[in-house]
Amino acid sequence: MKPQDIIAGKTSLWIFGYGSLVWKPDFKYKRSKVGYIQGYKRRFWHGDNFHRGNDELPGRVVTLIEDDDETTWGVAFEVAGSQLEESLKYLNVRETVCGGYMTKMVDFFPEGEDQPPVQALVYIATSDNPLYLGPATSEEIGAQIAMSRGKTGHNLEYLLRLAEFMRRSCPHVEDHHLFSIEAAALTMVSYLLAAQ
Ligand SMILES: N[C@@H](CCC(=O)N[C@@H](CS)C(=O)NCC(=O)O)C(=O)O
Repeated sequence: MKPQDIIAGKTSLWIFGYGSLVWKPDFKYKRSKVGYIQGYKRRFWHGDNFHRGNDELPGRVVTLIEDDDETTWGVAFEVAGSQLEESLKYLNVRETVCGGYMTKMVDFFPEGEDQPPVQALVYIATSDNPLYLGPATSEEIGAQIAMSRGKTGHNLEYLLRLAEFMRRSCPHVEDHHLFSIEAAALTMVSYLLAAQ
């Protein structure tokens, strides 16, 4: 969906972030809420040859994989009025043009609110995306992240800031995939430092 199609007739829109958006939205928004979406799991299975990697050594960033038994926690940002067009144009470049993500509408459940879910826009990279890398062991993913860097920064920062967000804002969530990759990446960093 093009940005103009997404905002057609809307005066406000919720945008759900589950990767770098949770700690670096970098767009204007009215308010944000921690919460979750159902039917998806977050996996470091998407490649990144721009922000956190390059063509020779792509970084690993997160995407969402459909799984009816899973939920993914993150942050939803409400953009309204004049923020709408500007935010979506920015995200279209950052997420779709540079990152290969496509857009989808999902139900977002704000934490602690016994309210019906709200519709939210989410950026997902599917397996038919040329940058998609797919499953690997935590050790393989951790090692790749420990050695990748792109135009926006090191892939390790991307991983550690997401882990920090989950510990701080979603302490009740045990995200084994995320934390096992974090442990593997930090172990690899210690080996690389010891080898110097
Ligand atoms: N769509 C996910 C993932 C977003 C994401 O990590 N996108 C990458 C593009 S490959 C990005 O914005 N990277 C910026 C950065 O690494 O600082 C989210 O909602 O957070």
